[in-house]
Amino acid sequence: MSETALSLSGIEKTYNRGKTGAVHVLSGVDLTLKRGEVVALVAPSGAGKSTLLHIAGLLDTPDEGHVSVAGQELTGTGDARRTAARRAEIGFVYQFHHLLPEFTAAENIVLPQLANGAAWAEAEARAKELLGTVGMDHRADHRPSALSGGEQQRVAFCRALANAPALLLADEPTGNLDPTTSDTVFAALMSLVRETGLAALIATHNLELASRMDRVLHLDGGRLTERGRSGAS
Ligand SMILES: Nc1ncnc2c1ncn2[C@@H]1O[C@H](COP(=O)(O)OP(=O)(O)OP(=O)(O)O)[C@@H](O)[C@H]1O
Repeated sequence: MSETALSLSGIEKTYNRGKTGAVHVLSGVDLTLKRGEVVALVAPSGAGKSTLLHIAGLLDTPDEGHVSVAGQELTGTGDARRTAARRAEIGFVYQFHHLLPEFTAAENIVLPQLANGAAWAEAEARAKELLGTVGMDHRADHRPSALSGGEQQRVAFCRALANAPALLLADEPTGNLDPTTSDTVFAALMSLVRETGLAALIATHNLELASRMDRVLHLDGGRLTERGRSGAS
């Protein structure tokens, strides 16, 4: 098992916006995330945070540079390999939970495992174990509409980790929650990360939350910097 969950090197990305010209969003971005690390990504609006998360998550491709996930070099590979790597090695969490409303909390965590080839009983046992880690075992049979915002988000974390990925990418995962709930949800996320040993890259505008992570990266002017360090790797 590779200790490096994500490696980005020399990433360049420019969008061509027709008459308004090109916008150079990422400029020579290097980033290495090791398993067990929780890293904050802080960026002003429009700085390219989503672009970076999409490239790291194999949803978009850079113009230049290399992307490797869990030790697999994925630069220039076809869609099938990228989709397989994404399904097995990457979990996503967004500001809104996007749980399927017609399924229970446990079923929402079972479904991605079935898509990845697991048997129902095995998938259900893992769903319950993950829910237990975030203090939600008593809510396993509730539908999302019967859960609070913080509870829904804790289920979304469990779903993202259902297939035991190497990497979790989160975009403002507590951005929609009040400060107390945000703290509970963040603590749950940290428990899951510590329990599973994955790497997490968490975009946030909350500087207090960022300061509690292992490292804080700033994205601005197309470049990634780490406070007190000259590069981001
Ligand atoms: N498909 C696209 N075509 C053209 N320009 C784009 C495209 N996607 C993003 N951009 C531009 O690239 C820049 C970075 O966008 P991105 O969505 O990555 O920013 P962001 O940091 O996630 O912003 P926010 O925090 O406001 O969501 C912005 O100027 C945006 O307008």
